[in-house]
Amino acid sequence: MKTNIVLIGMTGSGKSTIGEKLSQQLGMPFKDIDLFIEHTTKQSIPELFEVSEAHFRAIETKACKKIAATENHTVISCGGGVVLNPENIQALRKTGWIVFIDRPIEHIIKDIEIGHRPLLKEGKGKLYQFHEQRLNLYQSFADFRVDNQSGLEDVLNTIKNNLPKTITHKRRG
Ligand SMILES: Nc1ncnc2c1ncn2[C@@H]1O[C@H](COP(=O)(O)OP(=O)(O)O)[C@@H](O)[C@H]1O
Ligand SMILES: O=C(O)C1=C[C@@H](OP(=O)(O)O)[C@@H](O)[C@H](O)C1
Ligand SMILES: [Mg+2]
Repeated sequence: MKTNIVLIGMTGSGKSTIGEKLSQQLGMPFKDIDLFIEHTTKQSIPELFEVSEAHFRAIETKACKKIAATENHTVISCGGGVVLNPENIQALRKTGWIVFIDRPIEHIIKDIEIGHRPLLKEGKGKLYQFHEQRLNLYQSFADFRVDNQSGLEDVLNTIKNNLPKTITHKRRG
């Protein structure tokens, strides 16, 4: 059953920040897939990318499958590239409601930290390329899309006001 809330969207769109706040507000556990990967491999995301992007992606897929299969009533924040492998989404959507956090690139460019984001080390301009490659994927995999254009509180309220019954049921009962 779909009891998890799974946040997807561009790098810097707010998935980790929103996921943590949402989990606090809903009283649900929180799992950030990147943090889970860093914890289980005992290596940072940049260190994993230093081996190769393919190395990181293989670990990411294992993490998605594991988290999707073991978590319930959990808020899960994905990395921006989770949509690149359909296996990841296939696994996550079995147990989760997929929410696309849609934030304008111009907003992301203004505040994204590139230090722990190896794909942006050549510059933030890469964001435009990723957006072009990934926008359709985010849209097609999402059960729900939320605009992150104004404030984080608006985003949190919109998600909370649209939760499917499979997620609200246990919380209330
Ligand atoms: N609506 C917003 N208003 C202000 N800052 C935002 C908003 N959405 C995201 N941010 C900021 O953008 C940055 C990137 O957010 P983060 O949660 O790390 O994104 P992601 O996990 O999607 O890469 C953070 O500094 C976060 O506070
Ligand atoms: O967009 C991407 O491909 C990536 C996004 C990152 O997560 P955030 O979306 O939290 O930045 C992280 O998974 C890795 O650096 C790759
Ligand atoms: Mg994140």
